Amino acid sequence: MLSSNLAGDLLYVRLLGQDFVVLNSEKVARALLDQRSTLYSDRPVIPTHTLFGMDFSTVMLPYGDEWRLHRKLFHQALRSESEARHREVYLTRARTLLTNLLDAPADFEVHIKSFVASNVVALAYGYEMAARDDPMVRIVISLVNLLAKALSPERAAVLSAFPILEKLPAWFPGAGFKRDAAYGKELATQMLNVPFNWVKDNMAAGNAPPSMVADCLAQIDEKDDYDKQEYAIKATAATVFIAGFETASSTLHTFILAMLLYPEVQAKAQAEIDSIIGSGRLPHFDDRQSLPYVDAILRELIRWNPVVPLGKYRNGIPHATSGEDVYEGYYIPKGSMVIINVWAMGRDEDRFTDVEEFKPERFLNSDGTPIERSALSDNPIFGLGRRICPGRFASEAFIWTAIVSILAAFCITKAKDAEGKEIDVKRQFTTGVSVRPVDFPCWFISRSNEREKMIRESV
Ligand code: HEM
Repeated sequence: MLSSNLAGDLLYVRLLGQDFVVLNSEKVARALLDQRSTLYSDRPVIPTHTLFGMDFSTVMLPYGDEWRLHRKLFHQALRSESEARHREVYLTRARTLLTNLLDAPADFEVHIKSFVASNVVALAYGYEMAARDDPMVRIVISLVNLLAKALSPERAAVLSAFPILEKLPAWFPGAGFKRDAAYGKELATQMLNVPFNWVKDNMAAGNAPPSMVADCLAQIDEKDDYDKQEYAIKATAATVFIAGFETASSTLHTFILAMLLYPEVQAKAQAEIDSIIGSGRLPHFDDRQSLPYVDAILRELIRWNPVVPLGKYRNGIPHATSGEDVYEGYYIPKGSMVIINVWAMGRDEDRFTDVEEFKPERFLNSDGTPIERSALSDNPIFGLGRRICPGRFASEAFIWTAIVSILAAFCITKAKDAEGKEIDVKRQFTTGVSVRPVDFPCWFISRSNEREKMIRESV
């Protein structure tokens, strides 16, 4: 029997023959996923991912040697100490984002996605994206869109419960997903190989820009199986896009919505930025320590509307238990799906008041200094335990760069209709396990001619 406290912190449900454990409290989640990580680091088998050729992805690998090799490669390329070497890339991409917002502000969502895509392909392959309709990025975005449409959690659950459905021919009514799956497999193969071969060709020609693939290929262990290592490098690089694109894009989209709905927060952040950078330059990384309010916005953003409310973007990829366990007298079966409910954690009323309001001040002392000492990358939004997001340092850094740059350059205001009336915008998000704001219009008004000139000159 659960104690009344624990009952709220940890829920158990059995559905279609599957055990689910939902962790609503950070304390309990850490006690299980961090402190008992050997038991809680597996992933459930999700048949739809295999059908779509996505089983190469680190996110889906079972807890074992192949996954360990992936994590070693991620650690080599994306650990916190190596984050600083990518900062110039993030800043350059942020300037392009600002230029795009100056030129075509109504397409802000497209510009945000390009910004994120350009950062993740730079990280993984050192690849410089074309300004529009880049052929490599087109492959990946087609796959990401196909997966978003096709891989619903309900479909995965039904296929797990009734595996016979996988055997239906593609022409069978309702089995159209098999056609999508075949196309998904084709795109996944291209995604694994096309950018990877581009890096190898450049390495052979001696002009490969620094990247995860180039670094890892250069460090291949000659004594170990070459093909195994090469395939792992290919798979981890392809995972970077799949895992990083939508999560980071939705976070930035949510930021724009928050600034629109909370103009007083926007104004306060802009006053802080102006007081630190003056009018003669644009912000850069060295300013971060001096901008606690901007940091508090980032913390509030992931609390207020986490883009991965149930622990992982798209379909909620939970942890799975690789053995049975007992926690505080509560039995957790082997093979349970364990879901980190970060939505509930951000609404913990022992820690937060007015939980539906966007209030960065909740993370600051009355003198404006930060209350939270823990790094943002430790936030459970990035997962917990051994499966914690390896892209957390990189994404935190490039998301911060975009936020501070946008705030320095623009006022985000409500758009007006033909009669000059403000168009109302509501806090509305897409439903499902992966969330982003429902499309809304807004205006980006340049805050200073001087900064506008600097932006144009910097690209
Ligand atoms: C706002 C941005 C991001 C958020 C909120 C986010 C969040 C997450 C979460 C919640 C998980 C699951 C962790 C767990 O199971 O405990 C995860 C896994 C993962 N993320 Fe991220 N992520 C972001 C960006 C990125 C980026 C940019 C990359 C790549 C550079 C990345 C790479 C990965 C990978 C490879 C995994 C699988 C780890 C494993 O299963 O061992 N993520 N992420």
